[in-house]
Amino acid sequence: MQLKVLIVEDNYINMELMRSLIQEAGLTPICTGSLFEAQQVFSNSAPEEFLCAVVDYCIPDAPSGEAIDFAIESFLPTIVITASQDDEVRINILKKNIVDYISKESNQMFEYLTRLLARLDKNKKVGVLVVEDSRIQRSAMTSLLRRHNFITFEAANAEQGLQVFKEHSNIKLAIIDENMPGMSGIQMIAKLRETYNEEDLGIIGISGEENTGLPARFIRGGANDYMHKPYSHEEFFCRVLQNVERLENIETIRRVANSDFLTGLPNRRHFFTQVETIQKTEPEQQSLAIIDIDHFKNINDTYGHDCGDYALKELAVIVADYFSDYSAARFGGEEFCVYFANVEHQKVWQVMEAFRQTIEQKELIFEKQSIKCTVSIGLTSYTEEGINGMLKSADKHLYTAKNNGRNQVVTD
Ligand SMILES: Nc1nc2c(ncn2[C@@H]2O[C@H](COP(=O)(O)OP(=O)(O)OP(=O)(O)O)[C@@H](O)[C@H]2O)c(=O)[nH]1
Repeated sequence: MQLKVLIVEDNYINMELMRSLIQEAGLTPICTGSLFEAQQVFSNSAPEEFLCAVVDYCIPDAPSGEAIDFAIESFLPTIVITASQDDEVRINILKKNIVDYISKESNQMFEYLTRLLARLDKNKKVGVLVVEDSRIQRSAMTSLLRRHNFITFEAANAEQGLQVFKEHSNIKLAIIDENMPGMSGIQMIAKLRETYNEEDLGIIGISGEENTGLPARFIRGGANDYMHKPYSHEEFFCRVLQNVERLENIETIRRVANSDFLTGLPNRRHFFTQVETIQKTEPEQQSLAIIDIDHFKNINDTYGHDCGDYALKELAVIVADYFSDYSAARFGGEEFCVYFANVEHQKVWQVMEAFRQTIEQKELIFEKQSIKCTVSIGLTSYTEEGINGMLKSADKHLYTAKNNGRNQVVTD
């Protein structure tokens, strides 16, 4: 179901701009020009249908933020937009349980709104742990985080915090206070960094101590950022969002570096990393198969290179599906590779033979033309010389399969 965004705004131009950026974000804008209209529309809907509300601070029938109160009381994460530069208005807005406020004077308004909307959806999968011995301060932070749809966890001391980490794998960010009974925040960070590196977990250190050396101690000790108490809501959100986005950017770079650009399958480099990790567990049985499309050059020559690309992508979908329990990759060109750990060799042979038959029977349709193709497979369970020995052995069998007429599995 496409989530809705309730807009309450009387300015037509702003409304239209927001309508289009919300649509571009894959969401459904519900546009209302007054508080009355918003109440009417909302009374016929369920809050779960909405991702959030974007509300103008001042509209004719709600000149002092009354529409914000309505949205918050309706359990909608609420983003406020305002043309007011008045500091009192800003403080007034920030007192309310809003997600954030955006000034209409900034030409970055629409860009920031797009970013916020995307975050509200993504944050639903991001866990944030707050480790703070003061219950009031802990609750204040988790309540701010919940407004942004984060999954929140709390711990009253470092030992509890480490335990929460063991139980939840979705924690991407930890906010850790320095002064707690027992282990200090910096000591806890040192412990965490033994297991989680900076690419997998963001850490923000916090403290109310007037110690100018503390931020550097936190950062040197493995934190990514530092916040001094008391902090403003704006600073809190800026730092949290920046740290979460940093991790997501790393994740994107990692994904791009590890996958084949045409098919999206893991690439050769990632395949070796995966196999290396599995081999550390000393599997009792290992097998490796190289799959090569037969006469692929003919497909390119007969139907064109685009058709060749299409065939590779279609085959990659089948490879990903067939070998989802094992490690499969596009090795380059028209070659795929699959590694099996702790699977009986006879079972591996059956899986590869079934795969060969599936491809043989598959009909690919490219620009209304029917294309058939077959694959030759070299399969080995020879493990004497590690992964390179396995590849050499499988390649030798593949060569035999090609020489024996193709469309077959050849094994040890
Ligand atoms: N469309 C497309 N073609 C590719 C890609 N990578 C490699 N190829 C083509 O794959 C073909 C491989 O040809 P060959 O190595 O002669 O092998 P083959 O025609 O499959 O014949 P056999 O392997 O002997 O059955 C070449 O024409 C390459 O240009 C790609 O990403 N896209």
